[in-house]
Amino acid sequence: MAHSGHTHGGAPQQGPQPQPIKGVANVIAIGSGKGGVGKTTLSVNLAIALAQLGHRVGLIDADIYGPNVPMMMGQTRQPNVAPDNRIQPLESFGVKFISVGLISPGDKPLMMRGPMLHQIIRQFLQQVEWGELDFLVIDLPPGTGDVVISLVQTVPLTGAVVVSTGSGVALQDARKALEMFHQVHVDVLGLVENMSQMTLPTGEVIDVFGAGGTERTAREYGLPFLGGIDLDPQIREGGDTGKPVTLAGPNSQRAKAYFAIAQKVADASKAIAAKQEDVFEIT
Ligand SMILES: Nc1ncnc2c1ncn2[C@@H]1O[C@H](COP(=O)(O)OP(=O)(O)OP(=O)(O)O)[C@@H](O)[C@H]1O
Repeated sequence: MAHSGHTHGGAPQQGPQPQPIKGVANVIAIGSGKGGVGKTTLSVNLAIALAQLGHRVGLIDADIYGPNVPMMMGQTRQPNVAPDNRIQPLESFGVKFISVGLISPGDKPLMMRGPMLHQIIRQFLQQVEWGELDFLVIDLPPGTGDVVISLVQTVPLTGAVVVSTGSGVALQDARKALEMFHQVHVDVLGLVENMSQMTLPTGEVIDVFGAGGTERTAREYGLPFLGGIDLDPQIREGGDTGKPVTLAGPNSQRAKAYFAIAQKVADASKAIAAKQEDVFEIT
């Protein structure tokens, strides 16, 4: 494959180039167009599944509007900050994590303007003692906006995962998220459909939000469909009690779908890394 320059491709960038975080191999952003579709639930369960598959994993909660990662990871204490301003991430279930919710715990909203937000995103990436990580998963706020811009200006992303329900309105907003990642030259590793269908205690399966819509959208965009997650009260309970369902391991029926998605994300990241190595060898 011919390659003319020394960049990773994409449009020429202005200002400082994003710098990789030392020791961190892959940075994966989890986005959605619409709020409340299960982005945080996916981020947390994906991080735990990757850790259970033997990877070293970190998780950044950058959802400034609803920083729910600490509750779902079962720890809400403030992180320790060393005298040299390095921040110690919290750790649950083998996953290191940090959250905007830990800066302003409790019920107060975190109200921030662009520059402060940019500063926090940079701190979370560069000032936290992540150590060696195979994956750093980032739970984005819903929608399109400042956090993503700060992120792509600070570090090169391996790729993004977009989560949606199958409903028309959620998919309409998911398309905007896909367009946003395209504009900032972030590869979308694939789409996930959350709350696809529900199995009643009688065994009857009902379609709640229009199962199949996300897969059709993925096909429309020529992107991989990474899988669907059932609407399942135990998944909600796992989040609310700080015991996500993936803790039950890859053989658990209700965690299976998360593990399959984690494996696909790991495989896609590996393929991207191999492609980049090729480029470096040629240039
Ligand atoms: N598959 C599922 N089955 C049952 N409940 C779910 C499922 N996925 C998410 N939920 C629940 O739906 C609610 C919203 O999920 P979550 O907080 O993950 O959404 P979100 O997209 O991150 O929201 P936002 O970004 O707007 O804060 C939570 O109570 C969560 O426990």
